[in-house]
Amino acid sequence: MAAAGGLLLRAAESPAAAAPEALSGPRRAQARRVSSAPASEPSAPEARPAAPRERPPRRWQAEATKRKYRASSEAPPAKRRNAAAFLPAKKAAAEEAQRTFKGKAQKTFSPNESLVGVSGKNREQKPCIRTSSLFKNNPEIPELHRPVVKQVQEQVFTSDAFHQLDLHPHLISTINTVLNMTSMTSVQKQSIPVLLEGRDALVRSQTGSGKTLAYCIPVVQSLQAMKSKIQRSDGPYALVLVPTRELALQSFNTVQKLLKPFTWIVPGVLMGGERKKSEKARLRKGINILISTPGRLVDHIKSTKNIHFSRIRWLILDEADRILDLGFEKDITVILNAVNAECQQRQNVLLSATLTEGVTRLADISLLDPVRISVLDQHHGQSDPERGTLPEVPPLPPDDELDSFAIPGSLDQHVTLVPSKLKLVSLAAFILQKCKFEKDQKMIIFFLSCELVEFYYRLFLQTLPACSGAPASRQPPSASTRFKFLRLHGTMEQEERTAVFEEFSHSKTGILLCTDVAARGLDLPQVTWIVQYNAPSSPAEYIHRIGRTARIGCHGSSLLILAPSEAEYVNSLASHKINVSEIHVEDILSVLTRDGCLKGSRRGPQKEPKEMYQQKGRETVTACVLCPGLCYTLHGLVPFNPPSSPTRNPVPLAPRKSDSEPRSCRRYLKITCTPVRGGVSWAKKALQSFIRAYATYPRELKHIFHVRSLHLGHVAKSFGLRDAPQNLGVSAVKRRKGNLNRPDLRKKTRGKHRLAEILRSEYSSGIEASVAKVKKQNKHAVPGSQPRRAIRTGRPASAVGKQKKRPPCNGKTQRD
Ligand SMILES: Nc1ncnc2c1ncn2[C@@H]1O[C@H](COP(=O)(O)OP(=O)(O)OP(=O)(O)O)[C@@H](O)[C@H]1O
Repeated sequence: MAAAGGLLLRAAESPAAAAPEALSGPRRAQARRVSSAPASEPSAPEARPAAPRERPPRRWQAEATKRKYRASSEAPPAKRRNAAAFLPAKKAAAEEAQRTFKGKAQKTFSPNESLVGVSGKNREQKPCIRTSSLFKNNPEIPELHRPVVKQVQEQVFTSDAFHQLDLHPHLISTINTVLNMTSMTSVQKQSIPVLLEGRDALVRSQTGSGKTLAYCIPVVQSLQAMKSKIQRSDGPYALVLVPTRELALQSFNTVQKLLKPFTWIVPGVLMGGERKKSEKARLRKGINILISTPGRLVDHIKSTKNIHFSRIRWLILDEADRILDLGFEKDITVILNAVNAECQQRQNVLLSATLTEGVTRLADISLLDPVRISVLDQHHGQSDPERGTLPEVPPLPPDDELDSFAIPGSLDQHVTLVPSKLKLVSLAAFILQKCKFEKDQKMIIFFLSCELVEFYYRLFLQTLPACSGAPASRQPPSASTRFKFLRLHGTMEQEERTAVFEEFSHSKTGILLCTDVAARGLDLPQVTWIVQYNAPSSPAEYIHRIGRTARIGCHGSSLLILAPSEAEYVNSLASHKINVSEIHVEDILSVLTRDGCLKGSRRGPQKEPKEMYQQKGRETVTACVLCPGLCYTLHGLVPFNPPSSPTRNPVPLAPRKSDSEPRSCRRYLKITCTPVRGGVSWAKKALQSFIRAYATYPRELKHIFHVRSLHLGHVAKSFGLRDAPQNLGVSAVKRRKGNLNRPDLRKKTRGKHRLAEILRSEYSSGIEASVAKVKKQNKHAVPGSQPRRAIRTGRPASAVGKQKKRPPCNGKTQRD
């Protein structure tokens, strides 16, 4: 069954490919220059809304182009110091291109056509201004002609109160007083009566719409009302499966609150990371509502004698599309086999914001006469509690409706196209813009892999807080909370993961760097921005990532950062009725010229021309990016070691006369932070991890995210490396796989299986080693002795799988 789930889910995602012609020809490079950004500097450090910028008229662009070409031939930039810099632009560009993978190299611009460069006029007037290499030879940014689609909307709240439902009065008062809720959300209004009638259900409603209570309330109501009072020793009556440990903990907390008046019903959570011995002890004593991640439950099924499912009345799969996906295939098969072997009669509930066609068809086969609840489509499957009628099972909604996802109406979605070289600095500038100049910002930033999270976390932790204007060690308390960096990913110790989750949940501000481990189900209050530094692997994951903000009617925003070569992803989103508006990279970078320190000290008593000042901003950016792990802040550059031994013996900083006096190693650069040791090796590791993860985008997105379209030299700069280290090609990464620390990546996996393995590592129970041992022991057991079964029917999964053919494994990915 699970196999079928994975299969069908993939089929549902395949239409993502969209018409490439929607992206039209090149945008003229000069239209995107920083010099054309804000005409006047803001005098106060106020928040400037990152709104789409008006474009200068075309005639102006033509004029500017002429001026630029004339100026560049007459007055070369002063930065051309080393031999390489003296190479003619074309030759330099060709050399850059040679460093890309074999195959289709990205088109690059010569320095004169630099994306975000010094305007021709400025060069004429100020030939001494240096232009950072970060702003040169960048690929052309395409004009983003995104198709405007009508987004699917849902109404979050209803006017109906919980007391209108037929619930135990103590349960109602707990909802009102402990949870502080009075009126139901739309999904709760539709689901609770249906589930109380004993029906199987498929529930789909937007992120943050209250699906957890939609299943928890009926479970608690039904269990407390059982004629023979539940005993702890009876074991589980309800089994709730969720994909991540944090979500397990969160659901457990909700159930625990609802159970306050019903003390004889015992909830429990199994989530890995905890000592197995203590979980075993709790299982032995008895858990009536069991919440678990699939991996951990499988481990207990295989190794704990005291676990049994003979009294199961409820099986709930929260984030069902994720759980039935390939990553959990084996685990879910083991669990369903174990449950079906002991009990056949129960209610099954599947919930998600992205129940795709695949999962719905799977449910059609495996659930008994299920009710499909979709808030989108309120007349479908709606019960009428007053008349006491059960809803009719509605026909399947049309495919395009199933593949388009509802997005909270109060969520503003943005996309920005950023050349790889400028990606790091753009992210830093965005964080600075939000957290320095705006109040009460709480941000989640998603990355492709654990290593990327670690790298950017350490980097930002050591550098960005220094940008609050005070020396790093003497941050005012407000600055330290605004720039509070946290990280969450699958290879962290569980204790730390839980602590981070709790801390970020209860904090009003802060920046959480994470992998997709935080994408599903987590209810982190007051998150204002979701940033996707790397694009997600599917539109469904996009929905879940952005769904961490704008929850339960609150306002929120999201920013997706794409490389120019990835612009077509916007069309892929549009095919799922997802609308994004564009923010220009210059608008993000312009914050650096608004920075108080730059303003106060750089321009000095004799005011420099504004252009010079802006250019310094760009150079400051350059400094921050080009010296990995040693010395960067957005304000300046610390002297660093010669390239031969860049990290081992950092040059000690010259003593300062006083704390308030900045050291300066260049005329206009300030020093505000201490060196970061080991930076280069982190950066290289993170870059390798990025390339590996980039190679695992699913086949249907390969035409957008292909490793061959990466310019390694440019990508390296987004990790603060001057150049791409040698032998960084995918084949080299594969060769070095034996040295990796992550056992899951050491396995020989192919194509989609490899992706699945990586995903599994993000959602893992933390006990792979012991599972692997059990696997080894069972290796010679009779294969298929326990046939795979569907959720309810007990039909072998192989039979279910015949509904749709599994697409062939993508061998290409592995070759890359
Ligand atoms: N009836 C209600 N009134 C007010 N707040 C509610 C109500 N129901 C749920 N909430 C709150 O809404 C928030 C989101 O709920 P929940 O996490 O269940 O959403 P969800 O639909 O499961 O989201 P996701 O799809 O991301 O998992 C929670 O903080 C919850 O306490």
